[in-house]
Amino acid sequence: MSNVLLSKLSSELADLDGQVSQIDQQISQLRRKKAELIQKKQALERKIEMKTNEDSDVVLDRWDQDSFPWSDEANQILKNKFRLEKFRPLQSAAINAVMSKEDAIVILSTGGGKSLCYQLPALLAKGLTLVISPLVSLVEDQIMQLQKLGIDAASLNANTPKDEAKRVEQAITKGSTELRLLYVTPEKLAKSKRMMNQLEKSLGVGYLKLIAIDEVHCCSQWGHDFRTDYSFLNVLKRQFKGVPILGLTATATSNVLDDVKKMLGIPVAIVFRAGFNRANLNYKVLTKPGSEDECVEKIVRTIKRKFSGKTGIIYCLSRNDCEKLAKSLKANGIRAKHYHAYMEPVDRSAAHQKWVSGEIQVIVATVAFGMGIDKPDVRFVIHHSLPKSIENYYQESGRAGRDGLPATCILYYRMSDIFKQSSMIQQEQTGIANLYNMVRYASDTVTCRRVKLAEHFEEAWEPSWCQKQCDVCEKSSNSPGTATEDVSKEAVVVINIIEENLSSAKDGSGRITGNKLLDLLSKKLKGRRTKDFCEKLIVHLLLESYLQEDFHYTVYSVISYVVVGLKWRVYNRKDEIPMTLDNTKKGRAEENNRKRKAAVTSSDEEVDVGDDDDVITL
Ligand SMILES: Nc1ncnc2c1ncn2[C@@H]1O[C@H](COP(=O)(O)OP(=O)(O)OP(=O)(O)O)[C@@H](O)[C@H]1O
Repeated sequence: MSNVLLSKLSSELADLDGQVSQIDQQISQLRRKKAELIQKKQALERKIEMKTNEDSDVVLDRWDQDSFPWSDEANQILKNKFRLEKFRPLQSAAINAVMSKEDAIVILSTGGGKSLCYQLPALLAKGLTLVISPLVSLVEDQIMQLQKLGIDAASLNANTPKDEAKRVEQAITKGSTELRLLYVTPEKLAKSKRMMNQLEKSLGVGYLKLIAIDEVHCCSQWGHDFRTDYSFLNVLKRQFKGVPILGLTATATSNVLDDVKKMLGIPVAIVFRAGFNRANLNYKVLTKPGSEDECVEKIVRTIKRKFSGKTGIIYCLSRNDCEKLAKSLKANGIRAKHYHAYMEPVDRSAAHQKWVSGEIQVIVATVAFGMGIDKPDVRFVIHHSLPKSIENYYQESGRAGRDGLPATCILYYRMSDIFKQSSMIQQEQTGIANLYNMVRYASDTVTCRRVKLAEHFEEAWEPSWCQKQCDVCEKSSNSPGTATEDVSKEAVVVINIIEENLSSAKDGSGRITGNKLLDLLSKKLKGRRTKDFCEKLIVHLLLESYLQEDFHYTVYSVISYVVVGLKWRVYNRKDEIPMTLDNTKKGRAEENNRKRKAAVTSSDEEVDVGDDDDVITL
């Protein structure tokens, strides 16, 4: 290549670098502007939510006071009964609101201390608090804790011994006992007319004081976790007039919130919402290795190097995955145990207890290991597979660091997991939309993880507030930047592969799965594009609706095929299809050099070099 040509190309490259960095600046300006607008929008929404023209801070201040008639007693109960020093954010405001007979909804992150918002008023109001909670195991845990504190609490469910059921029935209808909290599942309420009658009697004798609904987002059809039994709860406000309702959840977007209020008939409920951010959590998304053996190797290495002797949770998609991974960890000298819904209840409970006591270091679980996990010192949560929604991810990863000390949340992501998950959730009302939002989070390698979470939870957020506590921000100071490429030509190749396969077999057997598509595409683009690029491209086209999934049902399973999407049908072949890549080719080479040097020169900073974008510096 001549010097003239070389210098011409170099100057073109410099020019393009300049343009890219200008765009980066514009993006960060727009992000700042967006954050400002979201903040304004939130302030307005909260005014509307609170039916007032005051700012949410003003309303919160009003409720978060020490001057209510019950304030001294509330503080005493906090210290003497619950043995806690002071209220956490929102707790005292929520307690004051329900004690003033207002309906309220508390949105407080996992581990934020929602239970106290109804347990303390239960003692203060000297009557009965009905707690509606979705899981019997969770209820049993809470009752055990309360009884240890000398608080009379009970539950009514299918397993309740007859004597106890009789005692509870008498207590709630006569109102002359010390029973303060009665836990029931929504199913129990929906099915038992007798129970509803007794509660009416309880109201008649002035004993029923408060109704608390845990995991209240399950009322909403638009939430990630709609449960039909929650639909029955719409009768509560009508049937128990004058009894305040307190809804509690860790996650609710404004749509879900509106739906919940409407469904429960509490349109003017005061909403107390804490920020989504868990400052002590470090979020990382790492490329999941293609082979399971490699994946296990990586997890073992990470646990041994970074979390030696520290407690953790690994979430897997299936019981089979849990059992296999737990076995492999044990074979590698890590004290691990599996946990899933198909285990005998005694075995499940034993696994949980051993993990709580520290006998087991790592619990390898499905989502059955969920609500009510209250171990404060979990130092890491690893997702071996893609969760089904951002809400799920937020809650599951949120089980790390409940003590407020630093903890790490690692998500292993690769395209093939999308199809495993989508086949499982395709029949849920907003299942695919929720999953694709999760994929947007996982596959985005250029946006701060907290910015993505904030966008999802409709909160304002500045990347700089992350304090480099996510893989993207950590990387950004020395990263080669972003590049947007037009991938329309490659998209044509993808569509051709799908159509050629389909037309080659008239009986419809030419449909292809996402993984097969990836294989064929990598072969077609060999030498020009990496497999990693092909994977990113398929995911991009799926998220942008140029492709879509098509589900087929067999006796044993649901299969996801990838077909041409709606957007491709109206696509003008001259338009560009832009796709953002996390760095340029040149940049990648520099980045790899940097990593190699760092690995050689720094002996105490552990750098674990795997795939290009699979670096973990904890
Ligand atoms: N004011 C407080 N001071 C100190 N610790 C508290 C306080 N309030 C609650 N806690 C503790 O915080 C932990 C989490 O509380 P809780 O179980 O109520 O959380 P949660 O918000 O219901 O979480 P999840 O969404 O996971 O159910 C418990 O161990 C509880 O004892």
